[in-house]
Amino acid sequence: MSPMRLELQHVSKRFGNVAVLDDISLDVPKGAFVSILGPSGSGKSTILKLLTGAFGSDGGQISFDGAPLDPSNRHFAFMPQRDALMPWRRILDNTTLGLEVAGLSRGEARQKVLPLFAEFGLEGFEQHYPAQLSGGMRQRAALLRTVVQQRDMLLLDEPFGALDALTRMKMQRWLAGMWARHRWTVLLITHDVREAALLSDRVYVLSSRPARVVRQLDIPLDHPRAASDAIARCEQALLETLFSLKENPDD
Ligand SMILES: Nc1ncnc2c1ncn2[C@@H]1O[C@H](COP(=O)(O)OP(=O)(O)OP(=O)(O)O)[C@@H](O)[C@H]1O
Repeated sequence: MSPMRLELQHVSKRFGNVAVLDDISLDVPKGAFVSILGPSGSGKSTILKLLTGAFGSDGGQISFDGAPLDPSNRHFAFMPQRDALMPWRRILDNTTLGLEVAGLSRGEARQKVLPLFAEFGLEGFEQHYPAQLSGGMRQRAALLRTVVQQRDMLLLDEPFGALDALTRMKMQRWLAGMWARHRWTVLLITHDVREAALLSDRVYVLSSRPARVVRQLDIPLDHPRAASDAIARCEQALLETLFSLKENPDD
């Protein structure tokens, strides 16, 4: 069993009168791909924001490599829902941004990112602006910017949510291949049961607000995965769990 990287134990969070997270316990072993699936507005992004120190929890413990998580920690590289590329910067200069913020010169940062352009399907587009790329390419550029920071864990918040269905499926396959090669430790937020089943070693399903973990599904299949009966059974199990949830009263 791999050592535990991230552990949340009995974590709760409210915003004013609204209880968002209620007694959330989950863990992410080193080198694992773990997904969180749940209804819209259930609190999935709130979990990532607790990790990156945007705000604190109201109760429970969060630990990383066995030590309490410091709000100013630098364990995580975060990729937000939208690609968040800066339209006025060329793709090369967008991908170096995280490294430059971390203190590298632009030249040093370029030396680190340039060898990765081919693997991310971006070779030849270094000098293009984001608006000149397809949605899938922009997401790969955003992922490149995230990965190159070489943090302990990637936090991916619905990275393919804004893509059309075909591009999303291609990106899921591409990410499955990349992950099988690199074995980053990943925590992925998604609405997409297929994405969760194809990519994850473990899926946590959250209830509607206040979010609790209603199901943990471990998927001990080899990576990268293609569609199969076993994957279809996982998708079905996840869908049934989601369909059984009550809706948020204000949704
Ligand atoms: N800073 C904040 N102040 C007040 N309420 C907040 C804040 N951040 C989130 N919320 C509320 O917490 C709830 C959960 O939000 P969150 O973005 O975590 O959900 P989510 O599951 O990621 O949603 P989606 O799937 O639609 O992205 C929502 O009702 C949201 O309005």
